[in-house]
Amino acid sequence: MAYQLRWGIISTGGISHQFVKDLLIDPNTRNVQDVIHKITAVGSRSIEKAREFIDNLGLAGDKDVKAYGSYDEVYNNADVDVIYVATPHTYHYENSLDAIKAKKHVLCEKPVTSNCAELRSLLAAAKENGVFFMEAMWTRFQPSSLEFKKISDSGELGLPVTVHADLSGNFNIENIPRTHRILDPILGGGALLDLGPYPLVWAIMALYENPANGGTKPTITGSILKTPLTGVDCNTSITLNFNQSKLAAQAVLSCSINIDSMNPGVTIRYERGAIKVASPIFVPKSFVVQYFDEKGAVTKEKERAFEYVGRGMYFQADEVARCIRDAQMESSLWGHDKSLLEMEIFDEVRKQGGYELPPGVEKVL
Ligand SMILES: NC(=O)C1=CN([C@@H]2O[C@H](COP(=O)(O)OP(=O)(O)OC[C@H]3O[C@@H](n4cnc5c(N)ncnc54)[C@H](OP(=O)(O)O)[C@@H]3O)[C@@H](O)[C@H]2O)C=CC1
Ligand SMILES: O=C1OC[C@@H](O)[C@H](O)[C@H]1O
Repeated sequence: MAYQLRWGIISTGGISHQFVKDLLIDPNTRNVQDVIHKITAVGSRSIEKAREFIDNLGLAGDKDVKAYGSYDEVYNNADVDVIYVATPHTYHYENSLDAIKAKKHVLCEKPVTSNCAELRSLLAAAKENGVFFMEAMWTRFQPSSLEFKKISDSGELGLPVTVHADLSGNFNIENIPRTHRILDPILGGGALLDLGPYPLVWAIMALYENPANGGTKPTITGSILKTPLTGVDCNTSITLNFNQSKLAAQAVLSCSINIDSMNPGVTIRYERGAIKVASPIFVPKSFVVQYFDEKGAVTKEKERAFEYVGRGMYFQADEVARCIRDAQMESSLWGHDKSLLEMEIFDEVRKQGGYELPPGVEKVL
């Protein structure tokens, strides 16, 4: 019989809606029979918004789904196994901590916290309370990523040499309110924390996770151009050097909030080929593998394409359900070490680029 995981949803914003919509899709459509998902509680700062959210998702007739005008009531609901945290970045720490203290498992949106110290504190609390914790790095669980990993790690193209990855978005920053989460430093605004996780996940998959790397951390160089509108980072670049005896490879990553991404969003060059990942890089539906001859000319090209129902946010939820069912405290695909590496890199890039969040916003320093 399928294992049922009962979800409490924290906040009623854009991504919560997308996530719940996906959770409601029959797992059989993606050939999954071992786990199923059920929404049992939705918490908002306003009870009206919680009710409207439930209504808009067609759940108003389901007596098992409770609407709450506070987040605490969701954490304290005995019919909730796991909390999905989808508030703005700088609230992830306090919302996740409250959930953990109520002994709930947690799936927390990216970026997992504002900084590495907050994440370390959360992981200690999760361990102490015996609960599962994962950053919602949904890209890592896409069928395209799983297939990419097989090819990348197999060695059929040789070792990876460079990763170029960009995720940008034109947020029309001149014309949106300064309080929008992408512009407001109080909400952790800017390109790095919002978009940075996605170019980085490709560097982590291709280089950090490569068997030849053996878990070695990279050296980090970062550069930030801030917008005078609010002082958040507008254009940010990161260079990561993975340099040890078995692997010498470099990732060049970038993200911007005032231009659109180009296609392909990611190119990974190997000793004997390349993989070009289609945009959007957070949920790519295809990639192209190129095989080179000795002179670097393309001898063969193969495309891999992937289709499924919905947006594909349920693949990470299936992983959460399996981990909780099997009493695992973290995922083997997107474990705590990778979120820690992400936050260490972002801390260092913010330090080098001189981007500090306003006093008091980072809860642990
Ligand atoms: N995985 C993905 O593809 C995506 C992930 N995200 C991540 O999800 C998080 C939320 O993003 P998104 O849904 O776009 O954001 P929204 O602004 O659409 O929603 C955030 C929600 O958080 C709640 N909230 C609590 N405190 C505040 C506050 N002080 N200001 C504003 N809202 C607050 C509100 O819900 P309420 O009023 O109900 O309490 C609000 O609706 C971000 O961290 C982002 O990085 C975002 C987009 C895509
Ligand atoms: O997670 C995300 O993915 C898509 C982007 O458009 C969005 O700003 C970001 O939060």
